[in-house]
Amino acid sequence: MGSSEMKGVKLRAKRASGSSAAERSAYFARREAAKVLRCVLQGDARRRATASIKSLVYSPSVRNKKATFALVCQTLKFLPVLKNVLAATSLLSTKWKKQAELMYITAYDVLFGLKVGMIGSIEKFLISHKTSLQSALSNICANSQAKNVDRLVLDNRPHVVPKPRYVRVNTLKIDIDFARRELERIAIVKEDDIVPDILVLPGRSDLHRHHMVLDGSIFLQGKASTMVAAALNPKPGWKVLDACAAPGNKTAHLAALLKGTGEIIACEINKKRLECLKDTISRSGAHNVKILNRDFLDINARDSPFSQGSCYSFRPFLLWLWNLCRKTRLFAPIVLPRCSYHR
Ligand SMILES: C[S@@+](CC[C@H](N)C(=O)[O-])C[C@H]1O[C@@H](n2cnc3c(N)ncnc32)[C@H](O)[C@@H]1O
Repeated sequence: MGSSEMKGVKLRAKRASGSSAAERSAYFARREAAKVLRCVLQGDARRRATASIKSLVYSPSVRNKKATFALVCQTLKFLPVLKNVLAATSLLSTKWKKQAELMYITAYDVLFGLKVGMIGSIEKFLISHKTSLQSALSNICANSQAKNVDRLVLDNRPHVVPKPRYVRVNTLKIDIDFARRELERIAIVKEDDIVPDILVLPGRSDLHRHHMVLDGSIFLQGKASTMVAAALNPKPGWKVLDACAAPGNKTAHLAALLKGTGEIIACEINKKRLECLKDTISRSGAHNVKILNRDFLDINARDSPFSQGSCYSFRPFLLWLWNLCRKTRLFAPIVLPRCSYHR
């Protein structure tokens, strides 16, 4: 809403005779909520959200942030139902179509919101049709065999396909066929088409207490996380530095790919997370991981154990990157800089 439009809105609200402060505040909150809802729905339609609901609501132009936020969230929750109700009553005519978001917000308030007096033309229009809105809602409930509106809202939730559950088989302990047979007892299991040693299970499979997770035979790791060590593709005998290691999923993956050869230096700055890293490595059964509690940015590539007299085997670019990391401290989240070399 532009500033001149907003001025007009304020003027109309002031003119509304006998309106209380609460009514005026609710009137503005509905308009501010409609503006936010429009941004959210446009972002959804383009599959590219410009901002979160919170950041839209917390913009300085929104005055009644709490009420606006609540209205947007509630209207979004009820939106599929509200759309059906408005369609059944044919109230979203061309005249109001341009203000569809305000119609949704106001319809929510008329049907489910706080029972305070309402000012505004859209409000008056919808209140005058309140009985038909309510009977449309009852009919929709009856036709969907929903015993109440809450059930109807649940049934109308957009269908969200849960993300699959990815499992990395720790080949230091078991092989992929064994893991597959074990997991097929509880779910349908597929092999991943990109990353080796990864099994894919349905999204709702809860494996957190599974004995193979507890004993480190398998790791519950997101697919993106499993790609890092696979992309590095270390050859047996490599020495690899995992710069930011805890909780250690990629360190353990590296250890599996190195098949017990070579060495991994796992750096972790945070003492608490270091314990978690130690636990992961101990569960993984890897014996070639040296865990260091230190800031990897303070590491000098020429010092032992990082150099082992072979720092000149680092390619010049890596040495330059390494020094840049140390000087600028900009690269703390870098995982696995490839400071590995062939023996
Ligand atoms: C996103 S986690 C790493 C996840 C890990 N690579 C894995 O796959 O399980 C980032 C970790 O890096 C650590 N960290 C951040 N800056 C660091 C630094 N300069 N030196 C060492 N560790 C650092 C953090 O404490 C944190 O535990």
